[in-house]
Amino acid sequence: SKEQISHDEYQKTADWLMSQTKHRPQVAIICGSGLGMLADTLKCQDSFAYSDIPGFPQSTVQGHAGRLVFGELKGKTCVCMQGRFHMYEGHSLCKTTFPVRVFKLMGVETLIVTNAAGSLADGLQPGDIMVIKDHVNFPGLVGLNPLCGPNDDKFGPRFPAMSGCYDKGLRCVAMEIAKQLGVASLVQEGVYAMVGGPNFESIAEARLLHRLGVDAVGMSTAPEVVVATHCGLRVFGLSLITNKVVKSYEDSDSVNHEGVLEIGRLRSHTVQQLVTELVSRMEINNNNT
Ligand SMILES: Nc1nc2ncn(CCNC(CO)CO)c2c(=O)[nH]1
Repeated sequence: SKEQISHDEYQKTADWLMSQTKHRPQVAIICGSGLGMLADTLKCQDSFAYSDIPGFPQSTVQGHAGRLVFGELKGKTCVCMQGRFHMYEGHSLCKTTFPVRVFKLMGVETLIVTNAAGSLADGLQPGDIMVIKDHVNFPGLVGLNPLCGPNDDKFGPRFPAMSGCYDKGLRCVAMEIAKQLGVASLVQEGVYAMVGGPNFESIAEARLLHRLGVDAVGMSTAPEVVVATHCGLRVFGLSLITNKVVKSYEDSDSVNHEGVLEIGRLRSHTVQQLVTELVSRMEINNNNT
């Protein structure tokens, strides 16, 4: 049976965090594999190990630190997840997306998700950055969905729409920033597909995804975006392309996590600049004054 998390449990964690920090974040940033150093740039930091936060699951993946960092980024109060939770770790989907609803209860209005992904599109090379235009949530399509079970009407509707869940305005600003940062050649929009993992895809699976028009593939992000959209958060997502997905039976090389982290280290500064600039240009409604 699907694990249920009560509204009170989300509220209890939000209340605990609000008792531990004076920061009231407007933007939440989920840092993907090897991209956690963005949190280190926050000013006036308050940070907590996931293990100290009531109700938080534990990160178990190399490249995912396991700390929640509050602070200021370009004048905006942010909360960063250094390390996210993946379905392949064995967490239930309501556990992997638990932080998103906690952020909502703390007053967050915008969620930025970053991840490492493999490229299926010919024009997307390792080291490129894909601004997520839309996603294909394979686990969700077969019922592995964090919204399954009784709907919590305090968060959102029973049947939430997902069309346009990656905010067009923020995507336009991100493309503008890429031009101004001089990295326009590295940045393009595309469709992200979530697969369950932890194994990387077979060649037949990679070819299927490519045929379906998917540009990049990963093992995260879609559940968080579904939950964020359900509770009315504005969402921006980007994938750091860490490798080409193997699509040919003649191709001998294969992907491994070390290679994923290596590109993360190489390009993380550019991802950091892009996200930082995006946050600085965000219109924030100060309705949580
Ligand atoms: N072919 C392929 N290449 C990839 N590079 C990064 N990821 C995202 C998954 N990242 C995992 C393993 O690195 C850690 O969360 C993938 C993927 O799912 N498939």
